[in-house]
Amino acid sequence: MATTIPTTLPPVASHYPDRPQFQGFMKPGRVEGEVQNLEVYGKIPDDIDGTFYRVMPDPQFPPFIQDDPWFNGDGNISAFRLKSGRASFKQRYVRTEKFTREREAQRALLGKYRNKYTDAVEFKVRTTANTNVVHFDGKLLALKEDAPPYAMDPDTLETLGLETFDGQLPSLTFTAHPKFDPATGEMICFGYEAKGDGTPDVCYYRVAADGKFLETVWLVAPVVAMIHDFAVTENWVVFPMIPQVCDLERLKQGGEHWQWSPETPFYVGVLPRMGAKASDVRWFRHPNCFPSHSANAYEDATGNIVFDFGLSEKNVFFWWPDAQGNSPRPETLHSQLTRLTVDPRSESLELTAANVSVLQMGNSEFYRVDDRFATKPYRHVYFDLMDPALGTDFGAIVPQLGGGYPLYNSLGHLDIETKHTEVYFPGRTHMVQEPVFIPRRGSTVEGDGYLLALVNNYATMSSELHLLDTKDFTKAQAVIMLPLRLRHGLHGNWVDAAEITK
Ligand SMILES: C=Cc1ccc(O)c(OC)c1
Ligand SMILES: [Fe+2]
Repeated sequence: MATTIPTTLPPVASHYPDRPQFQGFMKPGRVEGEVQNLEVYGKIPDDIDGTFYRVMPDPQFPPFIQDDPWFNGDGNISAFRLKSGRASFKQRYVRTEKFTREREAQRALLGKYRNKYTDAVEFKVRTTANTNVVHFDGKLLALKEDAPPYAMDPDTLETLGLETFDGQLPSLTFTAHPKFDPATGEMICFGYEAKGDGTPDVCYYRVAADGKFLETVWLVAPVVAMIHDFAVTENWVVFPMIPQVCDLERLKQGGEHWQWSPETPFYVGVLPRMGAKASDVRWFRHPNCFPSHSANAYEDATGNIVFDFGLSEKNVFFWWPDAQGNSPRPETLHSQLTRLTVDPRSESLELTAANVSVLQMGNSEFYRVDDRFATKPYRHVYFDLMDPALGTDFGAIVPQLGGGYPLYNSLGHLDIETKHTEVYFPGRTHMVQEPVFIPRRGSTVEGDGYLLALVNNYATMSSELHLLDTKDFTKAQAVIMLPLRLRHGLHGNWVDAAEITK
């Protein structure tokens, strides 16, 4: 790519900023390469044959924005291949336009998180592709909600390029949390700020398993706010809006993309999943709060939408304060697995305490289900949990923590039917990242299988994979050692070997 680098560029340091989000466990690792035959303590069951893909923000160069939030690093994809009781590891950066041009220039060129007015050069697409990685139609898609996906080869992790679905993609943006219909493989997606920064337009689209676009519906949201995750049932889609709002004028003045808005309600958009018109969308309103990740959603016998997700009273993205600069202290944040029940035909658009119930009281995040039950009635949910009573050695961890969030010391499993929670505690100097569920080969029973999660060990300052059998949740079947430290990441998915070869 031919790049013209202006002669005057903002100065950059030759090391990362002395800020928590760049230090300790959060010091960028920037490794590309592979390690065969990772050390295994315990046993990886023989029936496991597939790859766990995940992504972390991992800034290739020190930024010229001193307090850049950790959400703004280049997407670096890890692939853990588990087969015949062995594990191997590969890692490669997504070759985004940003990554490639910065590599060529040998320095940071991109400015603030989602603010193009702060860039040192003009980018066509400025995404970092750092939030999720999914497998679709034979490719990996590296996702961030500000741009189209980047496609990658699932085996080599080579970047194939920006994915426009042969020109069918109608939106400038693509969610980091597409949903998949377990029966048909259909991918259900949306983009917000879909006509560019500061636009209230939301573009909803469904893509058949073979990559053909089935329908597109353009909506207008009541505010320009973050729609990070969403939910799908057999007949409905649900758009929870985080009351973090965007203002184009603030962007032009070099400000933050997001500002916490205590006066904005928690809007919940509800749209028929198939055959909707723009005017069919209904924006329900609930008093201000912070919806985090979705667990699952379905319709009950009366046709109500049942939507399970994390809910916090306070602003989880504390690094984007309100207009007065107020933010909660991170250690006071508490998200709970919450059930919102909405009658999509109700006359009133007001949601009250009667629509909401807490499913799990603990401080939790990164909910996962047995994806064969996505969009359907389900019973089992897995998540990261923070329970200080479990015995974490905070004195050892805190100096190396880097940023203070997210901070979960255990994995939980809630049986929604019995209301019982089981907990796996990985160790006193450990914190967990998002788990993935792996079905047991040959079993169709919901939740029968394994849970796999990347774990940060602050005593060794390296990473480990912990593998649990859901029949024996409280102990690890295998602990797989990595000879390096992988920074805190966001999301990933398990891809069975049979899916890759088909
Ligand atoms: C958890 C969410 C989240 C939301 C927006 C982002 O840009 C992001 O980047 C890593 C992460
Ligand atoms: Fe997310």
